Amino acid sequence: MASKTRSLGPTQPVPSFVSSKSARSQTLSRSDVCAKFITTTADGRTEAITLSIGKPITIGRNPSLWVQSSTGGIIISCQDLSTNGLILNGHKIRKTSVIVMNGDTFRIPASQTFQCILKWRHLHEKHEKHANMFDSKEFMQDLGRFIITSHCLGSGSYATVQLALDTTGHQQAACKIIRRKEGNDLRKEMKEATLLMNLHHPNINRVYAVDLDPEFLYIILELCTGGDLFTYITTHSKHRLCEGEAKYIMYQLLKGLKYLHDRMISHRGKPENILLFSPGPYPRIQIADFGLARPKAYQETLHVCGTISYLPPEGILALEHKHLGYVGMPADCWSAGVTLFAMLTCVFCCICYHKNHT
Ligand SMILES: Nc1ncnc2c1ncn2[C@@H]1O[C@H](COP(=O)(O)OP(=O)(O)OP(=O)(O)O)[C@@H](O)[C@H]1O
Repeated sequence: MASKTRSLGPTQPVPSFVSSKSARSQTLSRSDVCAKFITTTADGRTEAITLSIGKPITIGRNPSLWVQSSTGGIIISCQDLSTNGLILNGHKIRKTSVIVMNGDTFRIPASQTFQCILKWRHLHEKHEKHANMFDSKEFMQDLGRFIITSHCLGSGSYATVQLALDTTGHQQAACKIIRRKEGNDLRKEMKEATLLMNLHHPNINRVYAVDLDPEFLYIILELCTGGDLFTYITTHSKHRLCEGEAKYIMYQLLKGLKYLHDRMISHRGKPENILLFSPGPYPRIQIADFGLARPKAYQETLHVCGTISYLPPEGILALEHKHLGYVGMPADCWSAGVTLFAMLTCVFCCICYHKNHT
């Protein structure tokens, strides 16, 4: 765990929150061009390589470019598979995956330089300002060793997640920004961060640092550049995963859940909260979003939460009968089973819950 970052001054700009509903209504089709990568050839001509959702491309000496459309917009990531690495905005990256923003340039050593022009800027950038990787002039917010950029990676009901840069570790990160409510108990607000800070597992999204100011709580997380599992399944060319890939993802999911359950923590998540560490087939996955996670999860709870489609029968019963409870850890196993079903069939159970008509 990194040392605690310094607090922000109240006068610093803060991001406006994006409604997940409005982001969801802007759906792109698989053939839509999301970005162009412009390069100048040896004879002085400019050429553009176009990139659309679900059709990754490999250019030059092996950097692969991927696009995922997620509920919060589009992520364009570049995965370096080469032996020499590539230069992103003047900084060398090697054997890793980074998120590419509008105006970024990347150079393949002894080959071409490409500039990224995003086609759907409103889906990439929810805010006016744009920040280049490691370009300190254009940062949006300074949080100790981290710079929070204006690039929105996604948003949910409670938080907006922005791309962040770790200026000492020279890597990208994700910053989850949660609006604080007046009069809220600080211990309650810090629940997700506190839970995550003590977890260290390759299949669990890691926390680097936590900070707060009077308005926001900031959780700096390990960056996942491959989007979420729900998007991965629904945009898959075969509309479902093959058994081998589903098995590999399920194995990692169960390993992560076992780690949590050994510590008596339940996640109460769904495929949208399972992130792909980097893009591509047979991805490494990470369990993320611990907003609904619960410690002492062997105890029955009367407080039902989570998405109904992933709740076990006893959870749905508990919704209707307030005196009934359910236990978090078996509920995680049930929702992992629903996730496996979704991976193999691309069918997402949609249960409409109406009080008095279950
Ligand atoms: N570590 C990460 N790396 C990359 N993107 C991330 C990361 N964490 C979150 N995101 C993106 O941000 C989105 C919102 O994050 P998250 O689900 O944690 O917010 P939330 O408000 O708690 O969501 P919910 O509505 O499910 O409670 C995710 O769906 C994902 O697209």
